[in-house]
Amino acid sequence: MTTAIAARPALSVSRLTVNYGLARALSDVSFDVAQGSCVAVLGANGAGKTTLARAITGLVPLREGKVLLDGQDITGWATHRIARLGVTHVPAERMILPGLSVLDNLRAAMRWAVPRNGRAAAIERAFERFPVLGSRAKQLAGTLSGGEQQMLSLARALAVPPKLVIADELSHGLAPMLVASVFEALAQIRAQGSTVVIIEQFVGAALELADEAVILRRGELAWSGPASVAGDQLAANYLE
Ligand SMILES: Nc1ncnc2c1ncn2[C@@H]1O[C@H](COP(=O)(O)OP(=O)(O)OP(=O)(O)O)[C@@H](O)[C@H]1O
Repeated sequence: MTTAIAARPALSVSRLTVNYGLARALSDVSFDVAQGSCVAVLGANGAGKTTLARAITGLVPLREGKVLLDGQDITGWATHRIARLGVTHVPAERMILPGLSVLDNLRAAMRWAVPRNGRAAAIERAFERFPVLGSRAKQLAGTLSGGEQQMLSLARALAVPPKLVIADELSHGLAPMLVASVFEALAQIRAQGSTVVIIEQFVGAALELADEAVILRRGELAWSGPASVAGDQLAANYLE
């Protein structure tokens, strides 16, 4: 007989509390994310979703609480150390090098983490994932449209498969076709074993991809549970 051993969560946050000055933005938020799964973090404007992402990645100091990655306590670590563990935070703001071509942007993202002989294949994968970039490989990144720049930013973040990717409102301002590409890319990266935390206003698409959902309301955890039933919880918890 085999005994089921509960796998250690990829990410575990407990009692996270964050203040901006005197204002409390997150209060006592706890949840786990299983290895290789996808959790959707939902909530109205100002509910604390981005603050949660920033707290996990060390961009804002915690007032209280703990963050464990694969069981390792990373509370209070600097962002670059957390990034080195394979945690990628992709904010909606674009992280590209505008003076370089699309191709060179991807090369630069891989420079430290992908061995020289693996880069051509990795770039090919990126272009398969985002065909819109493949057709503009030589174009300067700064001359891409806003949506294309967002795609490039995501392609750069996924060029080296992350252990944990936090996708923060990536669909913001994108045309529906590009939104579909974003979700498709996140589904692929998860199929390859990455754990995904998806922060979204595009609730329907996020819940389709996610296994679990977390709903924040005014900085507090209002509800958490299976994504399949989260839709019913939203109306109540989006009310201010
Ligand atoms: N740097 C800051 N200084 C002061 N208050 C902040 C700061 N950043 C965020 N806040 C406040 O903290 C609260 C949570 O903001 P946060 O950006 O985490 O919300 P959100 O759920 O991501 O919202 P949205 O969906 O509108 O992006 C808000 O009331 C916001 O005004």
